[in-house]
Amino acid sequence: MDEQQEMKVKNPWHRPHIFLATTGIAVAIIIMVSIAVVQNKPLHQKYKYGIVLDAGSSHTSVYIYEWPAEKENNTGMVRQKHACSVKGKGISSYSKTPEKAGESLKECMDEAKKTIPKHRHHETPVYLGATAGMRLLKMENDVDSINVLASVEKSLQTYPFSYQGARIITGQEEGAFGWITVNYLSENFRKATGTEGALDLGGASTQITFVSGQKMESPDDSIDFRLYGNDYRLYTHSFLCYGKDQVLKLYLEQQIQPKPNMTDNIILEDPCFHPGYNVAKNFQSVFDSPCVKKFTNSQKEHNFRHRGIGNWTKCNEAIKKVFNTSHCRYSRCSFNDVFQPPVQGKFGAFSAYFFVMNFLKVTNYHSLVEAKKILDAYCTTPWDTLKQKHPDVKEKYLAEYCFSGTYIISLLEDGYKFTADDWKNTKFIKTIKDSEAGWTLGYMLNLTNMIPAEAPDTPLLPHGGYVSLMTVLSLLIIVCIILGCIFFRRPSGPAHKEII
Ligand SMILES: O=c1[nH]cnc2c1ncn2[C@@H]1O[C@H](COP(=O)(O)OP(=O)(O)O)[C@@H](O)[C@H]1O
Ligand SMILES: [Ca+2]
Repeated sequence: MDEQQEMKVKNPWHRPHIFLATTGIAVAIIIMVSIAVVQNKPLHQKYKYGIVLDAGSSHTSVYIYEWPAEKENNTGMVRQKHACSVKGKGISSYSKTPEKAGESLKECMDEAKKTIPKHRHHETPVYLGATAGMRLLKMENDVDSINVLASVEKSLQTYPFSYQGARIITGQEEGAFGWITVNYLSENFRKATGTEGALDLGGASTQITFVSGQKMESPDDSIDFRLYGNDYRLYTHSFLCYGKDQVLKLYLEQQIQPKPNMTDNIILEDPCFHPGYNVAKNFQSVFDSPCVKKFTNSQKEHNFRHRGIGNWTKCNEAIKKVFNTSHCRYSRCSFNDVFQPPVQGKFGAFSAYFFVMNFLKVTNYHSLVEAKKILDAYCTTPWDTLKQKHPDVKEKYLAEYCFSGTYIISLLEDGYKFTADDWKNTKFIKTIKDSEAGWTLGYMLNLTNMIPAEAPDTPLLPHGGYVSLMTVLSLLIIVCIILGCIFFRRPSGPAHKEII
């Protein structure tokens, strides 16, 4: 064998199959590395979690959110994994027994511990936001509200999560974060169709929030956001005492004229309650709220008889009186001297808007006139008939749907000046893609910086495509290696023979 021939034999690159296999492996590795760098993510999706407690005036809910760890800045990626309803009333009801406020959260927080994988506990943020019930308690008794917050804080700190604070959120935050939630879940931030307004009705306060191109005449009602590369100027206002439970107190207060020497013989004939409804109530329990100031303590010692007469027209007229429209210091007002630009666009109405309208089977497919007819019929239905028809519905809710439904229509029409067309553009919603509409998701997205001001770069491939391509290329490498081994070991051609 001459020298030239020996070199040819020893140099495996001169064999076409080895050359092909090696080139295949090299090309696959280069493509894999390049895509991995551009895509900038590992092959396996990992989930992260966040917990937000909505400490409302009537009750507390614990929401657990989850999102793919590598996609936290994309719109619509965070979703509700679990919700737990805390037993009992809202945390403000524990003003005289604050330690019970913290204890009340135990069951739902234990559930959160089970729901979230253990290795994620320490990095899972927990936020508690209290709304109008605590705003009212703070107005009434600052120390009581501090004690209740300290109690829930102490309880939340006993869990292995990353505790981020418990506070009373402002009405503007409640409105703005509700708007963010609705538009984030509907993926409106990146759509050309624009955003939709948010209407939240609670027990103690209510919020209206929408994008407005009009001049904002009161700075307190305006918030600017830059989200995913777009600028939004929001109008938002929260009306304390205009949630459906507190406004009922305002309404009842207007129906009863206080007398210097009140007795227990007062009978309230109420058009917003059903014929046959006849319940003895205590002034103290009905009017114990900073929203109601008419009665003195001695007057509150008495009882009164609450008797329904079921007359929707009169009910509607009486409810209108809770909105003071006699004075407006701006060019336009909703009510109570509050600035509001004309409403525009679509609206999503959630929380008690949904509970009430869903029960009454009023949707935006009904015109405003039809909605009023449905309510008229409901309000005139005798109390006994209703109780028989809905044995499973809480009596307090059942008795108040006539009032609440009429209030909702009046709030929209007389309060916010909704036209029949605006009504058609309003949807009553509970969830969007299985996540509940409310302020909690927007609150967490904001505090964890999960909504960027600028639109993030879109990855080269969708996740599915990325995983498939990586799998195919990995298989290709394996096949090339196997082929290479087979051919390298197999004796082939005269050159091989000569080596032996
Ligand atoms: O099934 C239901 N039917 C009618 N009303 C409901 C139902 N579930 C909750 N609600 C009401 O929704 C409202 C929720 O208010 P929340 O407790 O969030 O107060 P806040 O937002 O003013 O602090 C309360 O008035 C509560 O009674
Ligand atoms: Ca609420």
